[in-house]
Amino acid sequence: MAHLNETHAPSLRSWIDSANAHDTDFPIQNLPFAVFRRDGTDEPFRGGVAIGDQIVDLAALAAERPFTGDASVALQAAASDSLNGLMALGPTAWSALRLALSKALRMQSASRGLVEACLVPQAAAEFAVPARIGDYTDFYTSVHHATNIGRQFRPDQPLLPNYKWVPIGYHGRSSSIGVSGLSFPRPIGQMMRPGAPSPVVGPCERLDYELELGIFIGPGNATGRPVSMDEAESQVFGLCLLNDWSSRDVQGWEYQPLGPFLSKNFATTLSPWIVTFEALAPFRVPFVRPAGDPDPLPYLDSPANRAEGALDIRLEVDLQSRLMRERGLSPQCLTSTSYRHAYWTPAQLVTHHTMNGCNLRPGDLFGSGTLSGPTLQEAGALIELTVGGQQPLTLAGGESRTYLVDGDSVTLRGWCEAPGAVRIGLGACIGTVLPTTS
Ligand SMILES: O=C(O)/C=C/C(=O)CC(=O)CC(=O)O
Ligand SMILES: [Ca+2]
Ligand SMILES: [Mg+2]
Repeated sequence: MAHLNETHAPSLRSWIDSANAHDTDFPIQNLPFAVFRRDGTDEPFRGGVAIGDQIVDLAALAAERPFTGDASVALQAAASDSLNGLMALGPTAWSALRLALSKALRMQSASRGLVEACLVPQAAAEFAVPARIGDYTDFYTSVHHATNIGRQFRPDQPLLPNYKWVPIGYHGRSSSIGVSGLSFPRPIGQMMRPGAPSPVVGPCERLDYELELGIFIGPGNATGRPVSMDEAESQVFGLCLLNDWSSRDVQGWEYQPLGPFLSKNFATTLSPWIVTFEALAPFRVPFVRPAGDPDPLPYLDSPANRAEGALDIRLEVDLQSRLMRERGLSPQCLTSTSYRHAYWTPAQLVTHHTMNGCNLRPGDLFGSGTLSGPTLQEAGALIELTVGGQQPLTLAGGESRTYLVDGDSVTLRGWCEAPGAVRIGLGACIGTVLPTTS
């Protein structure tokens, strides 16, 4: 595979023992970025890289000026309280920093002593949203999600005829994007109950999650300068987990004709770690469309995209209710799927978003859209799993669920495995629903 280099070598091991455990999300082949500080302090937030159960504090490391050239410039940028500066630098600088960190963290590294002084245990850290997100666009890249949810909202025509030709998205809101671990109150909204003569206002009754990936944009493009498929991946800094919490009752009433509005802008949760696109290279897979579906239009097509434009990122959703927590019951897995089923690749999303000259800026965020796989067990939202609330799920401990109940915690997880590669993970994205505040 063209994108593999020495930082992906399965034989690499770190002098940090926890990074060599077979089930760690953060082996030396991963090296994802976050913004963090020591929990409970008023230290400044700064960039960090995960290695095993530790964080390399990039501000502390940058103060030692251990690297030269592009790696040094990238390290100084990553020391800041947001990763926008690092994202702006582009793939050559990202790769140089990754290689320098990989060398510093390997067995027999000459800089072990220096890096050891910059470690903070992950268990002692709190995280921030890793970039100042100027604009957030949520896509709709799972044809299975589009079909399943379409059945609820538009039984006559679940999959609209544009779906297979144009990547559909809506402009989301960045102000309410938070980082894993946050709780949020059940939103209030305006809803039209079935058969009612007029809408009601009150706490949302059909609160849902959406299993998504977040895609952070790198250098961006000038207004009026579309990004071609050949250039598109150099715009992708990395991926994280994203939960697009959704009020289905508000959505069903408000979404026509301009799309979701208040049903989706009250909370969006990200996992703290951004796994770089470079780290994901061993997990690329061919982009394939079901037989009989149209090929993408030429501006959304390229040989490289066909060969390896998709990513096999395994994804899981766990739910734990308040009762389950109180009884010591573990979170229950509701869904397992993979990003490989997506109908559009990250490169196609970048190219489509910029085809009209729209400019992307460093730190902009795309949501992949809800990532449902082909079977119902792979559905990325409760509206699909419970068939619009008609078929409740039974939780461990006997509770039944159609939509989320106050006290429910939802955890998204992601990881990658492939023959001949070391497993890497995206960590977790956790959020908890609180009662409505009045
Ligand atoms: O089919 C619809 O009308 C809307 C679907 C969505 O929930 C929008 C959305 O957030 C896109 C997605 O997550 O795939
Ligand atoms: Ca969504
Ligand atoms: Mg949202």
